[in-house]
Amino acid sequence: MNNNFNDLRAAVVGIGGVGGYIAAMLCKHYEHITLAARGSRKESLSQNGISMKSEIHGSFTAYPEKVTETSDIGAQDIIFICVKGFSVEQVCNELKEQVAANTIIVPVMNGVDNAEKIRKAFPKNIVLDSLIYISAFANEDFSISQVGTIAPLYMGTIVNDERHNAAVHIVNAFLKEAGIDCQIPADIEAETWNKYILNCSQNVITAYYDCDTGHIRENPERTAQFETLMDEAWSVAKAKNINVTQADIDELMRKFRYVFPATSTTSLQRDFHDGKPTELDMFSGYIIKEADRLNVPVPLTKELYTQLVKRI
Ligand SMILES: NC(=O)C1=CN([C@@H]2O[C@H](COP(=O)(O)OP(=O)(O)OC[C@H]3O[C@@H](n4cnc5c(N)ncnc54)[C@H](OP(=O)(O)O)[C@@H]3O)[C@@H](O)[C@H]2O)C=CC1
Ligand SMILES: CC(C)(CO)C(=O)C(=O)O
Repeated sequence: MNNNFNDLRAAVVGIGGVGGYIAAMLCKHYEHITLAARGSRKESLSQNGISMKSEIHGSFTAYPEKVTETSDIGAQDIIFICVKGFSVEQVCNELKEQVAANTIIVPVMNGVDNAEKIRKAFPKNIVLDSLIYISAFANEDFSISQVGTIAPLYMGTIVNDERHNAAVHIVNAFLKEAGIDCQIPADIEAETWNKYILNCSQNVITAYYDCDTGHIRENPERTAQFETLMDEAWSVAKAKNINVTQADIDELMRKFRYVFPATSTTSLQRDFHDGKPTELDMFSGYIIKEADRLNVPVPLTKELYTQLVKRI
């Protein structure tokens, strides 16, 4: 691995909301950035560059070194995978011939088993663990919008060895130098589950009622369901010995009650609303699978999952 960041070669796979944000920031700062996209998105990005309207970083257009399909990105030092959960297997297949022995792979996605799936596909590579708190989306014209005043990316490794820990620090510095708020938490597994518990409650309840956070909050019955979903996902985390504490859950509840804007929606709600493929299986589906394996009751998660599946 070359430690001169200007010489590093990095690719972003999946130029939607999250990948688009990371790609725009990297392209603005570094020379050797490849974007993996397909169809008309690929054509537009190669002709026009990547445009972003960000409430943190302002509006700008930046230009990647190369825009190509995932199966053609070539040798890279770092690959960021920013697709929806249901695309991970396909992306891994497309990357098979592209990943070199020293390539570091960083999924930046929701969910708790994507890094594991990627580790299985690339057992010799360093695959880091990460998550991002952001609200970002790709527009019809393939430009990216990022809303809100913060977008922290948490990164770490559940594989605790020297190689992995060194890689965390390199990728962290690489992202920070490009202006991305990258932080290394003490326990990345707990941090990932923390957000996942929020996704398994807030995303699911907003999708179920097809409404924003304000409409859950102002309704005591829906708020109680939100809390039950949180408790069920937390029970699964505890059964898996993940260190999510009562204080973490209280903090999620505080954010839900007082911090998230009333108009905030979730990715699952938007995907259901728009009739797009969803990450329901990555949220409730995985919780149910693990709950059944570990004998943890999750009745509300199962009920809402069953109802939501009928809408697909
Ligand atoms: N958006 C957000 O604000 C947040 C999202 N997340 C999480 O981040 C992850 C990514 O979400 P998000 O960015 O919203 O997703 P999007 O749907 O906006 O973007 C995913 C992109 O991946 C592309 N893609 C899929 N398969 C391939 C492939 N084989 N090769 C190249 N490109 C591919 C899609 O392209 P195409 O259009 O061609 O299908 C699409 O542009 C998810 O896990 C999500 O839950 C987490 C926090 C917030
Ligand atoms: C914004 C947030 C945190 C909502 O739970 C999210 O991750 C999503 O929409 O997928």
